[in-house]
Amino acid sequence: MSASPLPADLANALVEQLPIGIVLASHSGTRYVSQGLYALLGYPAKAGENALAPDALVTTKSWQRWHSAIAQLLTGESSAETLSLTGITPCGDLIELQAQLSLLDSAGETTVLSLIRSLPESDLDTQSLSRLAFRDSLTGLPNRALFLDRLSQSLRCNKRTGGGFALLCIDLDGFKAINDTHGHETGDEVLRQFAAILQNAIRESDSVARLGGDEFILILQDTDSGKAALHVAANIHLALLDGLQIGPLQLELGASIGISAYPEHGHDMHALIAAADKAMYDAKRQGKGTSRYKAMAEAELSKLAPMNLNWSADMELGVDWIDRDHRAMVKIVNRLIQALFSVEEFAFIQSLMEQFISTTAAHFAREDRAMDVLSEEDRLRHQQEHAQALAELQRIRAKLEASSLSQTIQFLTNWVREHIRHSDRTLSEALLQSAP
Ligand SMILES: Nc1nc2c(ncn2[C@@H]2O[C@H](COP(=O)(O)OP(=O)(O)OP(=O)(O)O)[C@@H](O)[C@H]2O)c(=O)[nH]1
Repeated sequence: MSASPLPADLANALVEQLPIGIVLASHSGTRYVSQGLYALLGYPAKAGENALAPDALVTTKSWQRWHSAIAQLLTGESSAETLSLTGITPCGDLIELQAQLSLLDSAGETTVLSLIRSLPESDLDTQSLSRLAFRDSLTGLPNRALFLDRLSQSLRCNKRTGGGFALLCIDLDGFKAINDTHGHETGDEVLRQFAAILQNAIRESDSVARLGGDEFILILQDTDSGKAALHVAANIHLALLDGLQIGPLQLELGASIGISAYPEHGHDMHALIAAADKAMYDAKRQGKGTSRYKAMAEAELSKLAPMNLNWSADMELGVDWIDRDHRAMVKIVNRLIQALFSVEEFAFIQSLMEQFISTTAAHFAREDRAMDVLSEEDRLRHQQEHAQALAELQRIRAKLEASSLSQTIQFLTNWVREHIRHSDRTLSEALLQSAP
């Protein structure tokens, strides 16, 4: 039987389904990347124009070796080559690949064919070694080396596509005290749980890494403005608001976040990291637990008057559950005060306000059930105060976007102080007197 050439559409379909990666490159750059390469690395079907280029699918070092081997074949310095490459999966895991490069003459243009396959099982030891070199052993997150590689890839990709991305530099607040008070093992578990919070806060195409100690960094892809980055930062703050449960311990944990964006705040790795780092230190200095989008001028920072609702001894009323409720309310007001001094997303401020209202409503409901100890007159007055306060808080929430945040906070601060010092003092005293 004489062999006739495969029809072009059948050949295309076959090539796309082969369980190996095929890349064609010529003097004019990469001409073709097969679906097989994306499938090897675990990417969903490539999305036309948006598909990642080969240099974003392997580590920077691998790309440098691959690129120069292609150049040598194109200039005739060699005619075939076998290379080891390290591929990157969408989750940031590294896979060892082998590429066989050879020359093709396609339609009169010299072309380099790279056939790429994953290494056989017997080479898995090398894979786990390279995984160790790029992973933080405590959290399993990418380490500084892999982060720098990803950042350099993001820069290359976005320079080519004209897109933008953001860096979030994150440092835990008061982490040393957790180690000192509860021990290093508890500290380690805090770091692991925080790593999981960060992983939950980002999309598959984003990256998270632990730089060392209590310092983490995120790369968020496809961010046209700081808005998406602020949204992710707000979600991290929200996830921390309830504290962490480490065995029997309930620990409070805050983080300071600095954000920089490409291309607004720099065109190279150094400038972008420095801007996010400076913004993070500014967030720390202004009171911790906040986010800051790019660095702020010193003069601007010094204008921010320190202000918060300090929990003082005279706010303790002696009834455990009432004091606990009040502390929770004070904590949310302080979080709103921090939000005032940083560039937080409105949605985050709104969710803090919702949380303040539901915490206050739950506190009122508990007090309503304990008011038997009051005289009829005091009970009516206290219940009326609750109804008025809830109506006022709902009114503030409804017009939150249009109002001045500083005035809203001033109102909440004064109201919480008055509430604790007057009406709840009377109720607490009556409860303490009636206690057996
Ligand atoms: N448990 C644990 N602790 C670590 C690890 N690596 C670093 N540390 C500790 O993390 C702490 C980090 O120090 P700082 O950043 O100054 O601590 P901080 O209390 O968060 O300070 P602020 O950022 O100013 O709030 C140090 O006490 C280190 O010993 C680790 O892998 N596990």
